Amino acid sequence: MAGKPRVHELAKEFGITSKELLTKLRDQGEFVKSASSTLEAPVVRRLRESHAPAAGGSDAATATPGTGGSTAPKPGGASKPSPGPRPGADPRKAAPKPAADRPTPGARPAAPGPKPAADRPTPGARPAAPVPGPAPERTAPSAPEAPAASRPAPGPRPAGPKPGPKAPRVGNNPFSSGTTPPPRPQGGARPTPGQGGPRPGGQRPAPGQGGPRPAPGQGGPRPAQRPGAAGPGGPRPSPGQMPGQVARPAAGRGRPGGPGGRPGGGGFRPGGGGAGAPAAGGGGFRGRPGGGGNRGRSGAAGAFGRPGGAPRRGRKSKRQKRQEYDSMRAPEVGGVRLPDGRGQVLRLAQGASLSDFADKIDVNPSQLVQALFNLGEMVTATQSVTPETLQLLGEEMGFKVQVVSPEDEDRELLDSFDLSFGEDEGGEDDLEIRPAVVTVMGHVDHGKTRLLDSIRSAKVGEGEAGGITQHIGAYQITVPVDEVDRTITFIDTPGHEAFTAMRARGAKSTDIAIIVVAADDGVMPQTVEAINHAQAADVPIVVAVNKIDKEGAQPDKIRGQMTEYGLVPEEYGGDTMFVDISAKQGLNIDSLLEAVVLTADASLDLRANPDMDAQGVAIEAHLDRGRGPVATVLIQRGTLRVGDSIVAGDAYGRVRRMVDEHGEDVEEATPSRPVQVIGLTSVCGAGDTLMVVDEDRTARQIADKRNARKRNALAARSRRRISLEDLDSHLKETSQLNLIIKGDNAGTVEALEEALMGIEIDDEVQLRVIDRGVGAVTETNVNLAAASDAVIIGFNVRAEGKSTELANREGVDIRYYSIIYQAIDEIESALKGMLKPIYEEKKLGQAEIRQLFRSSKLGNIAGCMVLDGIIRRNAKARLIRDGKVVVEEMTVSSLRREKDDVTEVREGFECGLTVTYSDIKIGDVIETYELVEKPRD
Ligand SMILES: Nc1nc2c(ncn2[C@@H]2O[C@H](COP(=O)(O)OP(=O)(O)OP(=O)(O)O)[C@@H](O)[C@H]2O)c(=O)[nH]1
Repeated sequence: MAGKPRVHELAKEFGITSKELLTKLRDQGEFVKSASSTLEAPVVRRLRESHAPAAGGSDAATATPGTGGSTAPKPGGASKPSPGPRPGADPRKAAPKPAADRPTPGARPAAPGPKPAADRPTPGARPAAPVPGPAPERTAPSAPEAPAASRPAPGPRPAGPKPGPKAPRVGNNPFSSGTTPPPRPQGGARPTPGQGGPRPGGQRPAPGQGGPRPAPGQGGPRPAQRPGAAGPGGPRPSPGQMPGQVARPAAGRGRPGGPGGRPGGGGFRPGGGGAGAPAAGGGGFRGRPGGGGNRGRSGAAGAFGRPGGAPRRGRKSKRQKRQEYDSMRAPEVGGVRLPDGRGQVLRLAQGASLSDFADKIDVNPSQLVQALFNLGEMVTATQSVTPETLQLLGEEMGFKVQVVSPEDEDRELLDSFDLSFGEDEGGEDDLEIRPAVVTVMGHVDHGKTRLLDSIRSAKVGEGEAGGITQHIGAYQITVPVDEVDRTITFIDTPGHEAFTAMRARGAKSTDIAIIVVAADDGVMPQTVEAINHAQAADVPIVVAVNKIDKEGAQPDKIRGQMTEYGLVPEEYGGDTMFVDISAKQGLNIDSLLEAVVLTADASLDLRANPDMDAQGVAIEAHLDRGRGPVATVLIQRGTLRVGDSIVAGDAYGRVRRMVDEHGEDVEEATPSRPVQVIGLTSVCGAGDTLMVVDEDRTARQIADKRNARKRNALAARSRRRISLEDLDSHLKETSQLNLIIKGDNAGTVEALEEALMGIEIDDEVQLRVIDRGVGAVTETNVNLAAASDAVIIGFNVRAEGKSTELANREGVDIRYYSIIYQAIDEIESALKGMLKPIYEEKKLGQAEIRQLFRSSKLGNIAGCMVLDGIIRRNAKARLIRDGKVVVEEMTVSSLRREKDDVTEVREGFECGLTVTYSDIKIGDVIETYELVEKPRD
């Protein structure tokens, strides 16, 4: 049969049942599940060799079956080598010689002992007759003994000892296998012969065979080869060696004995045994040994435990052996046998799929899918999986999986184009001072927006041409400090969410953070978060104590509070500048700006090389109906010019136009300059890096690769993994809230998604963002929501056209927000509402059974005294007898006071009741309780 044959096919070929073959294979240590399992070539070869005899004549001798068959008792039997062995019984019968057989194990040894050589030669002889002593019991058990026996024998030849080791199950072990193949079956056979001979019945083929053929086969045919003949291996000591080796693995498994022991019997075992035996026999016995004769290469042969014999077809290449060995020690992950990583390091991109993983380790992806399924996660081969999953799966197989961060990956990508991002070209001399870039952060309603407006309008007030009319996400102003006009760039999208989203993508766009704290409110949770984010990014902080115009403003209290977070005011001896301002009244704004400049001067080296291809970061991007994709970019180094080929994240294009915050066209933008760039072919994301490249083609190629990567990463991120710590729970039903996020610009959408995915919820509930985008809520969005039971979140956008109507019709929930925290709060509550309720038990009362009445209608009625609390009809109850709970989860099915049905009876009163359990006794206590839903925190 072509390809990998299945167990049942081979069984048919050998004329035995699948079950028998399965047993045999398992005995040999092969990993086979069922009759339809496929078998690897080496195993098949081995099997065929062992069965060949039957068919083929020559070796037949060796081979039990055929020969034996004929000769011996039952041919049929022959085929089943294994049986043969088992036949242990037979052996006995064979009593006479059989005995010998059984003892085989021992026998052999014995035999050897005596005169190995001699024995061997004569398989038949060998039979152990001598040995018999050992025990007829053919089996494994004997194994142990066998060895012992062997040893003795060995005495003569080293081999003896080996025997012990040789475990029969050479099965997968390549090393042993070498040996094995022949040995097993054949081995068995051979040995058998001799024995077999003895056994008349040889009932079992094995024996029989052996018996009969002993002479024939082996000797005849190829003495040398097989043990038997070779046995004689006597001659060659090498055998002995091999054994040793072989032995080890196999040996381990008690089987050995078997083999050795039962010569013929060991149909299979035999094999194994054979193997072992040989060893033991020091080749002496075992036929293999004979091989010895042949093998000139005894050395090597020995090394692999394989009989010296000529390199028969069964011989395996080192590679095969290695593979077999590998497969034998391959880890089993969730029931699937996978390659052993042996600590090898694997690099996988974030968002990689099982298919990517499988490619790297050269296995079929479906194996990984199955393994992961068994480990508790259901994913398809092409679906992205989280880094944790990849690592866990890798660990199970012995691989060290390194999930390459997007930054590293991007660096590698740019490297491949001979590009790099983030470094100024040239030396110190090429660097020029650039303005500080500032982000305003703080708690909600503390005045961030108002402050940014104030700064902007202050400039308008100063009569700048046109004022700052455009809201492009960032603007620059100038402020005189020490009589020198200093420029500051403000990122005009307040909030640390966006700041963090950008930072998470490796875009350090901010040099200084202004943290706004309302003097009448104090340090609040988001103030602390803002501080943490700034400090984590190593960004110096200037504190704006706002709303000092308000009554109740306590600027000093704010200073005190802020010291707890490591921000010690200069006036207290620290190095953080605090400025009291009123954004509303425009008070001290200049002082604040001055503090920013001074802080920058004191702690930062703000320089960049303007003479290189521009690099920067996109602060926000959106799709403009008239102008197409528009991105506000903050140039970080180099100079961006109209006509440059650019790539920004996964968008690319050529700068067609640049506009500043005044709505004026600019031809070039230098470091720290924010400009709106028009000319990209798609909307990039906030925080995406922008860089100028030589040609459009390069830009497109980089963008395409990033695009593919982003899709994978998004897919992985949008699904929350079921906890792998809790492997059992994977199939448990999970609740999932699907969301579609639409926002007015990419930065907001991303920040919102980031924040939502950060909501801490139980693994019981999953939050999944199935789609996201910039712009109004469209009918497509509604349709998708309807199809996937999703809620649509519109942030600063509304539904367009007939979307609302469609949503109403389809029952799709569209929620609009303009404050990010409000959206997060609501979603969080929704998720908590979805959690399955937690119930806790509330005890109601206890009643003791004082009397029992029997009613043909109601069964046992308990006359009780309520000891404490109340007993309520239909309440849950448990039965306590002698202080032990006898039954849980009963129900009080009826309750009476005097002759009346009542709903409850209080402490100190008697009552009659029935419960949903009949075996109640006087003295039992019935405790009632109810389950109360516990609110989640
Ligand atoms: N009295 C007084 N009110 C102020 C001052 N600054 C801001 N406010 C008011 O405080 C409220 C919130 O100000 P915003 O600038 O919207 O606060 P925010 O921090 O941007 O709030 P979010 O955008 O919701 O995070 C508004 O009503 C402002 O008018 C100030 O200096 N004095």
